[in-house]
Amino acid sequence: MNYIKLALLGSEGAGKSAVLVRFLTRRFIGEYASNANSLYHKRLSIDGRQLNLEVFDPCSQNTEARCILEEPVDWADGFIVVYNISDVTSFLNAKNILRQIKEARTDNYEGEVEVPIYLVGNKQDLCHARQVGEEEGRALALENRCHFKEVSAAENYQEIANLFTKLIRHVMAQLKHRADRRRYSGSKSMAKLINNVFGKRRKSV
Ligand SMILES: Nc1nc2c(ncn2[C@@H]2O[C@H](COP(=O)(O)OP(=O)(O)OP(=O)(O)O)[C@@H](O)[C@H]2O)c(=O)[nH]1
Repeated sequence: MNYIKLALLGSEGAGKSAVLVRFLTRRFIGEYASNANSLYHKRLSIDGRQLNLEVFDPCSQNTEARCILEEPVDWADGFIVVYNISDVTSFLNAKNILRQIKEARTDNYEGEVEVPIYLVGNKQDLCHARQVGEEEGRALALENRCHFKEVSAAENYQEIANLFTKLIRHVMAQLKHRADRRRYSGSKSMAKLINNVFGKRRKSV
């Protein structure tokens, strides 16, 4: 069984819970309790593999909002950063969140650690009140090497399901890559050890 942990981040009211609830239940509920952090669990199957998905939806209305990134940024295997296309402040905040994720996930010794991220411009149904162009969203995603999609949690299930699936696939590939690297460096150091011990002996025979 694969365990995948995702975190949704974004400004208050950007629609994080709406996006997540759409994915989990296929429904748009409209109003969501938003005074507590929530951790959702879902079992699903992708490409024939059973997955245990955990999604962290932090509350951004209390004081914890200020340290919103501290916990999920280390905990999560992948991120969905949500902004509201009719609210430019939420877009600037998303930009800030992407920068913070990068800073937190950069290993000082080994360089940047690639972490799968989806930048999501929500409330596409409010395009008459649009304050952020689709191209601006795409450019920000490109700059930060993440996926990008504009969606409407209010109107569309399929696009949201697709983006979760794509992100989960990317996370699975990333986790496998990291495990392979660990295994490879483990076997390399074992080979070195064997060589150190037996290599020297062989010389003296
Ligand atoms: N028109 C429209 N409204 C939406 C959409 N998604 C969410 N909303 C509305 O936006 C408001 C905020 O949505 P939430 O999902 O609670 O936003 P959030 O980011 O989880 O907010 P916090 O929990 O306060 O951080 C609610 O009134 C939703 O009904 C959308 O796609 N279109």
